[in-house]
Amino acid sequence: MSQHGTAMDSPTATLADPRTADNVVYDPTLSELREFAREKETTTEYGSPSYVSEHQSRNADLTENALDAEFGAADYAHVRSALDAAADREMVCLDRKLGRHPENSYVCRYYVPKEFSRIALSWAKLLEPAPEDAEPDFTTVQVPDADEVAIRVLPDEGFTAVLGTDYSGEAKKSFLRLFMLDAKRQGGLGLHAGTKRVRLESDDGELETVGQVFLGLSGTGKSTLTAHGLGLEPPEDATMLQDDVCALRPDGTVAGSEGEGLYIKTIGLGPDEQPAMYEAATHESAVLENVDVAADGTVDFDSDAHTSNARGIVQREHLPSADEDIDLGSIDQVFFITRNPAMPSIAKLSPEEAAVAFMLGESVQTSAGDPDKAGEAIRVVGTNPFIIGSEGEEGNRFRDLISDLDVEAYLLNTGTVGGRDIGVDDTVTLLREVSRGCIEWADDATTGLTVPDSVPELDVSRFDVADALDDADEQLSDLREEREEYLDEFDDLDESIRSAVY
Ligand SMILES: Nc1ncnc2c1ncn2[C@@H]1O[C@H](COP(=O)(O)OP(=O)(O)O)[C@@H](O)[C@H]1O
Ligand SMILES: C=C(OP(=O)(O)O)C(=O)O
Repeated sequence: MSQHGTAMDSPTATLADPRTADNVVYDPTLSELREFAREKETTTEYGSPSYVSEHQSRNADLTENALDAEFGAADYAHVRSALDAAADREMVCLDRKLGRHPENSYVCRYYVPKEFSRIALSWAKLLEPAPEDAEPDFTTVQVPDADEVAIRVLPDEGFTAVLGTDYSGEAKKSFLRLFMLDAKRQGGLGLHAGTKRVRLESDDGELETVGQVFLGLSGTGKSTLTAHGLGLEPPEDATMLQDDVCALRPDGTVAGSEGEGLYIKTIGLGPDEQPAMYEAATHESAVLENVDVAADGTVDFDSDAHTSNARGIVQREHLPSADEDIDLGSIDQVFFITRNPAMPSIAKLSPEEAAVAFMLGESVQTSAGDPDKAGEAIRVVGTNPFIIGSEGEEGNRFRDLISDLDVEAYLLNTGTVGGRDIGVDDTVTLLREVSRGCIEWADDATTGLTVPDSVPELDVSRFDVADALDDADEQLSDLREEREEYLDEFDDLDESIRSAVY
């Protein structure tokens, strides 16, 4: 710490080389990590390890970064205590590679006390091996048994201290947060979004690619829709490239982040609704966290005995819907998933309206988020709780990018219109026909949005907002007012976006 007690030398420079440090087991194998964590494992009926953690979700409210908050002595003391642990305690340290695109690829170094090797195991299974002898771009030190919960991010140093929590999502997101910031610094934008590549046969028999990006809050259908094959028959297909975080580049490429695994929610996972995900989660290569697993290894994905935020790390190679690629060559369409019952099943958005959708990041809380708040309206800019820097500027950047790149933008309601349920099959039909460009659009006087007039193989009139809601005009006018007030919070947001509120 400096003499003023408010700054510090580059934290990573103070860390010893983990390859030679006496207190560090450097780059252990996955089986060694599992062995180190043996005592905490319940082996499932599939042969995979399962663990229960003390903290079972992220501590967003105890997370601060040094660009958006002015760090004081207490913040630097947290950083220092993480560094001290890395220097003194018996640690494991691993390097992994985040992202494959040459401009969006980072060596990530993770330290955790050896007794918490299970967290390192989960994290390591998400990412690809790092090139040998590479120096880290980002470093995280996690000390789960620290007295106080605190996550402190030094973005310019690429350093994160995770204290007092043993949730492995904190390790994962510590690196993704910095991945997204760097995408923004390169003139693009980091997105909390899934990507999908759809290949369709054109009239002349050529295969044409449609690149899709899905943004949506937890539990609204991002994974379901990103991974769905859309009922296409070969040579046509639809595959998932990335399910959580990606980098939209100014040239329209969407760079993926996690090359090896997915951190999925497992509550209610079953072979009928999500066969591909179920197959991957019941493979011996998966790691289960906070899933109800009996002493004899019997797994109950329906039980929320530990938490409804039960998780699994599943391997892409065992997930039939996952493509080998994680980078999408070009973004053609972006979808904002919502569950607002006053919104149509799908609407086509102008770039300004798309930026409004981005800023609203609007949905209804599902039980996969905070079970106590299920049903309440929630708004998170970009559906991304990991933004560093001005949120309004992200909205402006988003509008500029999709306008420059000529991206089609859509709002997708995966809940109900009024009380009328929009099923997975309905949404999949809409997605398939949007990909093919086979939907006829018309202006809707009630919502002011551009909605389908006709969709092949779907009676879309069922989702007419005016028809489905008793008091559509009143509800929409209240909603608009509420949204306007919310957008007023963002000083940096362009007026043209503010006035495109729907
Ligand atoms: N129209 C719909 N589109 C997508 N998912 C839907 C729809 N209707 C119901 N669902 C259900 O909602 C849940 C969405 O979960 P998931 O895809 O894991 O969400 P996320 O990835 O956004 O956290 C799934 O159980 C899915 O079956
Ligand atoms: C790891 C997390 O992110 P996500 O829900 O996007 O998987 C989390 O928020 O706990």
